[in-house]
Amino acid sequence: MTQPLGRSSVPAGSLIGAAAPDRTGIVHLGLGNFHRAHGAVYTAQAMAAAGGDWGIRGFAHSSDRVVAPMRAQDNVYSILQLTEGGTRAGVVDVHRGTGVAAQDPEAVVAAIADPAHRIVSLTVSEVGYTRDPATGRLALDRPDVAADLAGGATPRTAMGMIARGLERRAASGEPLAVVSCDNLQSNGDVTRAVVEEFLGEAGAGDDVLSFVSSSVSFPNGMVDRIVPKTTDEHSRRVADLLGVTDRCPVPAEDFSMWVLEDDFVGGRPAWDLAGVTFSTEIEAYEMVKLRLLNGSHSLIAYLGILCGAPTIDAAWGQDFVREAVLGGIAHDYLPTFTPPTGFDCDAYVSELDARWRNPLIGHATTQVGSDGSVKLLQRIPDAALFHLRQGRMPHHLALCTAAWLACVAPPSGFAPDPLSERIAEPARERLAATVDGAVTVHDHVRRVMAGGFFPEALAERDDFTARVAELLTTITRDGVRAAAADVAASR
Ligand SMILES: NC(=O)c1ccc[n+]([C@@H]2O[C@H](COP(=O)([O-])OP(=O)(O)OC[C@H]3O[C@@H](n4cnc5c(N)ncnc54)[C@H](O)[C@@H]3O)[C@@H](O)[C@H]2O)c1
Ligand SMILES: O=P(O)(O)OC[C@@H](O)[C@@H](O)[C@H](O)[C@H](O)CO
Repeated sequence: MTQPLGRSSVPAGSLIGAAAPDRTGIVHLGLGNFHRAHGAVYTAQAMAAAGGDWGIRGFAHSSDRVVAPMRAQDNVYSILQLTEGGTRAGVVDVHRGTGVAAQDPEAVVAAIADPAHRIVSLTVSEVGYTRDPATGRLALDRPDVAADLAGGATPRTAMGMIARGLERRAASGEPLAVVSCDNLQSNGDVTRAVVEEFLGEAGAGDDVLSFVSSSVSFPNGMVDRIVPKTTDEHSRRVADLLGVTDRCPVPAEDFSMWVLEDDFVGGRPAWDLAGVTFSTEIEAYEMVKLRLLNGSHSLIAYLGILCGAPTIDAAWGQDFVREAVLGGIAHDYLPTFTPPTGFDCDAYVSELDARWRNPLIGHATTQVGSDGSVKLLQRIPDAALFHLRQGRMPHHLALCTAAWLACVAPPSGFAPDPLSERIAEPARERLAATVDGAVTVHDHVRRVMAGGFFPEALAERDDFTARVAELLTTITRDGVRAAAADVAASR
């Protein structure tokens, strides 16, 4: 029998970084696995290096799946580092108070307004920014956004909670940084734009708008660590390694990277002493990460799902997937950006191969493939338009779009692998309504492109629509390998 993990039963020598003091300096929205293996770990290590009142008050959005077990064990949990050279476990103890935003939105608004808090960090997923896919602006027609704009004190969306919290904080005038740790291009700028738009639409006064513009910063950043979902096997491994029962461990790879703009107006932990890179070249780092890793990840996931591969390493083990992804990196992604000064893209890509191959990670293709209607916006349109405007077809990006549609909005008569039913896709019903009655695969794709799922500039490109339709036809008629072979032959 192992004893339950708690603050009094942290195994000797297992603490990662330092335990936080009781005072909290950070509010985190989106208390899920990624934050617990990334921002929380850097914060524990920064406090070990330089101290500080940087305890974290964490809120999950709507479910108590993580919060309930964390509370039962004093908000302490373990990280299980899954490396082929030997799995290790360590304990993180930096959360001082956890809650569920949907159950108590007022607590979130009050925490953001509290002058003791100097940073709000976010891992609310791409969906949490409540943006219109075609315009990138706040989605005013979404019922939850409209309700938050009308509803005042008890917002339901993350952006509404931040806006209402800042509105209240304006009275104290205390500076605050809102740092997005989600996979969005210019994630800080996007957050500022959406929050300011919310405040404008909600009729916030000039005093509030001027406080947000002068005393709230939204640093941009690039985050990178592969963190899959937790399974019972992870808890068993922790029990073996640490001799305690952890009901909510976080599995993660060894690799971890965080690059930030140093714009924390209320101060910050000594993250620089914990391995965070502070840089003025964030956009370039974001391009590297969002295109080479995340864009390729989506392609691996959808090709994998269509051939019945449940995990990223299983998909990556298929020659046709590897060839399509490496071709996509070389032909469709690398030419679209200039890497940060001195950054070795070849080394990053080699490392990606090792990371995707790691059989211990067990990253579900359906997890990576979820929310494609929102995630692909970061991964396809800008890179595709870069090539289309130069008269070149980005075949791999068209393949990724076709494979996504084959999984979540298949043309009539085509049944994708049953794995595809496990993809969480918020636009599934809207996609189904859009393609209902389509007479050909080309008509099917044309309706999606014209249906507000992609920015207008890409939707207007009939050549891209036609190429996606060709590849979707091949997937439905001859299979996904044939579509990948067509792409390999076309470049
Ligand atoms: N897991 C990774 O490998 C990884 C790596 C880099 C970046 N990220 C970023 O972190 C995000 C979360 O990943 P995770 O692995 O922690 O997932 P998770 O499922 O463990 O947690 C997701 C969190 O997002 C919140 N959330 C979900 N939908 C929301 C919404 N509509 N509004 C507000 N909050 C919402 C949930 O409460 C939950 O706390 C990703 O979407 C991505 O942007 C993840
Ligand atoms: O987290 P998402 O949902 O934005 O995308 C899924 C994966 O591509 C992503 O989580 C990667 O594992 C991660 O971005 C690696 O740093």
